[in-house]
Amino acid sequence: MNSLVPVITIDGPSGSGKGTVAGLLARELGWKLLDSGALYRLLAFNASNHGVDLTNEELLTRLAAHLDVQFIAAQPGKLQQIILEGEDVSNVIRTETVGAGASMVASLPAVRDALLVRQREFRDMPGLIADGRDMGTVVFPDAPLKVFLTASAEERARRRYLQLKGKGEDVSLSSLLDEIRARDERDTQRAVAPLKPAADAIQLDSTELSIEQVLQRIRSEIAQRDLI
Ligand SMILES: Nc1ncnc2c1ncn2[C@@H]1O[C@H](COP(=O)(O)OP(=O)(O)OP(=O)(O)O)[C@@H](O)[C@H]1O
Ligand SMILES: Nc1ccn([C@H]2C[C@H](O)[C@@H](COP(=O)(O)O)O2)c(=O)n1
Repeated sequence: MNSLVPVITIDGPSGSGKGTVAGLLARELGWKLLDSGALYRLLAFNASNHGVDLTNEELLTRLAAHLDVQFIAAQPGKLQQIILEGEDVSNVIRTETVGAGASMVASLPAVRDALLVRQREFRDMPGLIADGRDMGTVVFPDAPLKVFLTASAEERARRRYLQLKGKGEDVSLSSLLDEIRARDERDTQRAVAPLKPAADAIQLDSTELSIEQVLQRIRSEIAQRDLI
């Protein structure tokens, strides 16, 4: 582990705003970005494409070790692109169905082990913003700043509803709330690397905060630690 490279971890439940805040912060600081949830989503998506059952730990672990994936960093005016086996899958891996599949494969210990090294390889100068569920507890336990971002399940479902409606999808608020609760249950109750705050994480409840207010809080933590 290259402990000379600073890492800021942002963990939390689905829809709490981790990805949004991590992306904005990485751009602002000019740091690298790890969207670890995308790796679990890619695995679930790839497994379905190859007819691999989402409970088959042995085959999933082999797939995880050989995922042919490329992350193309965001550029001004262009979002990050994710290329799987030569195909741009940036959007198709974002559905709630793929998210639920990701949550299933993520409960398998050998799969998590197979993705661990891959995640640590993202640690590179001048720094890394890592977003996920176990960034502060397992993947980068030595990170100098760990944020645990939460929001009520109702607010997270409301945000997801607006996000998906904005993309023209036909969704129902109550089924999104059910899906978020089910995913919370799976992510927090699994035996290995469950979603929980690291002992040294700062906890931020964004239910009543705007994205800019969340960023302000994190900027002030960065300043207190002289990270830049
Ligand atoms: N503080 C906030 N106030 C209002 N909307 C927000 C806030 N934070 C995030 N959002 C919106 O909520 C939606 C979900 O945010 P985001 O995708 O960043 O969550 P996430 O925690 O990364 O979820 P997942 O783990 O499922 O990928 C987005 O549309 C985002 O713009
Ligand atoms: N570090 C991580 C990241 C993600 N997961 C699992 C749990 C989530 O339900 C699923 C999808 O993540 P998302 O893209 O919604 O952030 O992947 C995990 O276990 N550990």
